[in-house]
Amino acid sequence: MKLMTNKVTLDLSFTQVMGILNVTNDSFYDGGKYNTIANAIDHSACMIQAGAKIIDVGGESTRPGADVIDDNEEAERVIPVVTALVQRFDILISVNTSSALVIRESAAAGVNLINDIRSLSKPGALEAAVKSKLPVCLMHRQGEPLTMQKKPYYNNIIKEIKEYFLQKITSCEISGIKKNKLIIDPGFGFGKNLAHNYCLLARLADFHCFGLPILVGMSRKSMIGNLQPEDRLSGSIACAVIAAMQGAQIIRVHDVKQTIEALLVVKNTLLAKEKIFL
Ligand SMILES: Cn1c(SCC(=O)Nc2ccccc2)nc2c(=O)[nH]c(N)nc21
Repeated sequence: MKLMTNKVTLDLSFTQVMGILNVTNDSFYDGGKYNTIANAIDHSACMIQAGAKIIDVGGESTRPGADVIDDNEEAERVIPVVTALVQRFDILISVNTSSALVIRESAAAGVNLINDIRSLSKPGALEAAVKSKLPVCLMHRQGEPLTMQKKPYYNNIIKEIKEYFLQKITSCEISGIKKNKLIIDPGFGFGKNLAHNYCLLARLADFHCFGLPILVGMSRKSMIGNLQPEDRLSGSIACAVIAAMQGAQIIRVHDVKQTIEALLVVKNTLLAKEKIFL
């Protein structure tokens, strides 16, 4: 499986790593470390050096209960970083945004992938994504970041998220986004309690039914344990391995070096599994 973008074609026959670059000043885990361009470039260079094939630039903190920033402020944070990264690195740059303005300006700046936790549901976002001709990650979320963790409820979580993807894929195709430009993501932690998150992880392979790349983001999230985020590295690696063993094509992480090292073991295991011992 390959992902065609405006820059390179990403080989998805093995799990690829998407490195997280938060340019917010209150991002949940690395709040405010990378809010200067030089720091953003240095951190991206480290993640690329460690093997990340995508850098995900985000200006809106999606912490449960985070306050909402306006489009212009988000664009002021994100566009200069996207511009600098696009010019400097030849790997893929994705923009983590729900804003039509930021989608438009990021596309003009040469971004390669739209990563929208609201799946293009904000006004003008779908049209902006269609016009950009960029690949889009559609992520499932129940409720809004402010309220989603109150009392998430599903009658049958796998079935309901599949229905969500079907509806989103159809509306994207009707609007002119070809299916081979779509990525799907179950949205760990977005309107899911602990049991929901682990059901999704245990059944992740079910989502291959769409024939689309699966992106997952569990890195340092609370599903790993009620420690502090900086104490969730081993658990994050375990989540990455369990997802990759089920064929997840892209994993969104903070700790690129450690994840890449663990995914090499997964790659060798899956290759060995394919070998037919006569
Ligand atoms: C932008 N974005 C986010 S931000 C939330 C986060 O990292 N929280 C968090 C981070 C560290 C510690 C605790 C919580 N999660 C996803 C995801 O799962 N999939 C896709 N596609 N994009 C995503």
